[in-house]
Amino acid sequence: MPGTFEAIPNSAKDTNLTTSPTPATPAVAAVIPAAGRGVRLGPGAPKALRALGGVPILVHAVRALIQARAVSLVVVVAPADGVAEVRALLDSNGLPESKEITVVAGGDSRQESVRLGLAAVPDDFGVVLVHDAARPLVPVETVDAVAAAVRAGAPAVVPALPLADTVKEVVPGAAGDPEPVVATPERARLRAVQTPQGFRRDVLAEAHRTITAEGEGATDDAGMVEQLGLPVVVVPGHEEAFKVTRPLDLVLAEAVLARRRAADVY
Ligand SMILES: Nc1ccn([C@@H]2O[C@H](COP(=O)(O)OP(=O)(O)OP(=O)(O)O)[C@@H](O)[C@H]2O)c(=O)n1
Ligand SMILES: C[C@](O)(CO)[C@H](O)COP(=O)(O)O
Repeated sequence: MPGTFEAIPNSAKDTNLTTSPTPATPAVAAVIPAAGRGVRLGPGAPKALRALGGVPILVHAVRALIQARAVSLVVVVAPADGVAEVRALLDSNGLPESKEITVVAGGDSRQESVRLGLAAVPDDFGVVLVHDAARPLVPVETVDAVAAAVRAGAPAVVPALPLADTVKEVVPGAAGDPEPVVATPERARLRAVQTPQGFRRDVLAEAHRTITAEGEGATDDAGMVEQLGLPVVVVPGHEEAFKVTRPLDLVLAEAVLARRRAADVY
């Protein structure tokens, strides 16, 4: 893939970014935002700490990133009042000790949590992957593919899948009210975006330094890079990298995990 990515366009030249290519094999760190409450999953512990197959969702996500050969550091962003609890969970759940795991406190939005996690990545890491704790079953092949694409020269890489449903753009209304349809985007051009999203470290840092968002903040790091005017590319995602958001997602995750364990591939 080297050489297939566009150069950084003019609009990026007012930033702190360089246009030099990434070194041949820059070190890769993973930031795992895990500080959300999981409101859509329903009452209970913070989502990342809830059990999936008897193990906290977060532990599955950390394990998936640790298994990726390219990743040599994992930074977990814990709920601000849960750093010690998360540290203890990670230490007691049999994760391989071959790779360093740092735990830092998160913020009020996903965007803020990622920014705080990135701040804990030492300067000598040239590539950063950002992976939702809420995607515990991402296959290691997906992690490796994203890391490889960034190492090959892409400033920003997202795994994504084509959509199964047709999508309508609407004028949002109150819950339950009919909503007027504005447009039906051509489905073949749409992708549902997953994580880990991979970035040249300076690109992600610049995005988090300059892009501010109201309310819940940006829901997607790659979208912030797009706002900088930098190219973002999509690589194939994976059905099992789905996000545990609502109760039915947890049912599906339990089924996928049970199948993996029965096949002894976990
Ligand atoms: N302040 C926040 C909010 C979210 N996240 C993390 O961002 C990821 C994706 O967010 P989402 O699935 O929306 O998780 P929650 O915010 O926990 O869910 P909800 O919106 O239902 O409360 C999750 O791993 C979550 O822990 C975070 O680190 N800090
Ligand atoms: C980053 C993400 O997982 C890509 O699909 C998603 O945007 C996170 O959104 P959420 O609202 O925080 O779940």
